[in-house]
Amino acid sequence: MSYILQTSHMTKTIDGKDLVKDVNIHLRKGEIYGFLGPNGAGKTTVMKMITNLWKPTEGMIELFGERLMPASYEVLKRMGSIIEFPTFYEHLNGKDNLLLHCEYMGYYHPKSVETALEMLELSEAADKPVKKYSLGMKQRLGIARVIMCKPELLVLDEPTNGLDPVGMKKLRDLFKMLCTEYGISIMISSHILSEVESIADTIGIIDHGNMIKEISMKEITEMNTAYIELNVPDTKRAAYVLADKLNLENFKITDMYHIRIYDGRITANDISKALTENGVEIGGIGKKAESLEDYFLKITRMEG
Ligand SMILES: Nc1ncnc2c1ncn2[C@@H]1O[C@H](COP(=O)(O)OP(=O)(O)OP(=O)(O)O)[C@@H](O)[C@H]1O
Repeated sequence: MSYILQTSHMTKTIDGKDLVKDVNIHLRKGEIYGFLGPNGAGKTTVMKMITNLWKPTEGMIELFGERLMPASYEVLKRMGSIIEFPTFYEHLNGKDNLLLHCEYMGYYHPKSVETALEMLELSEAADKPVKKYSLGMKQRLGIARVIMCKPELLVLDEPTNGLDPVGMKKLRDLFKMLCTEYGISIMISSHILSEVESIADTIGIIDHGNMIKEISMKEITEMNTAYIELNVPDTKRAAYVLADKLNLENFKITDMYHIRIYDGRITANDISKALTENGVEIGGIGKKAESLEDYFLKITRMEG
């Protein structure tokens, strides 16, 4: 299997605390990898190590088939990244910021700056100083800057931060286009599943510094886990019946009135019978299919 980015047991420890531990990532050439996790899960930490900003305490990173070392300049040149917020020379205009970056990277391609500005809808603002840009415009300028030099791999830490839903959608379309038309592989982190589910080929899920799952979107769609949803006025009492009378373990109270039961062996009928026999009122019961977001929430919160 050809992976252009692969990490093995990547760990970062600061002051005796593991920020992330044993992270194994496998990113194939030409794919979009959605790196998902709640706030504080360790996404930025992982991306800082992949982009050589931080050195792993333990483990290994392989980029384009080469082991990443502090002096791996040539391999790193093939990657573009935005970690946390992009920074600019605020007093210079957008266009000059991009020109400076081309110079710094030794990349001279006629029209690359104009094309990148056009792609990110910044042509009109090109001559304005960056300090006058909104947060979303700066985010877009950051993306223009990284795509300008046509990297083979893009590593983007929450790239849609600060954008409105329309802006987010436009970026998703742009990422998809960069991947399919230019063959650029992309790793995007997010804490919102819906932001990556429509474009990602593979999803890596991290929580509390641990990689919980790495799975293709195709597999998630095929799994489409079914569950029984129970609506009851007293979830505590109902949970007691499920655990003690029916010996069920795999269920979750999702809010004040709802419980989800993930156990294919029990029927809705058996559950309502047991609840009624034990004096638990039932507002409703039914079989449902799990959405991708439910799947994500289940594996990040349940195992926490
Ligand atoms: N320089 C640091 N020193 C010590 N702890 C840190 C440092 N940077 C981050 N952390 C801690 O490491 C953990 C992971 O943080 P990280 O920023 O990687 O998470 P994240 O998934 O990117 O979250 P967010 O989306 O909120 O940025 C957090 O508990 C954070 O407080």
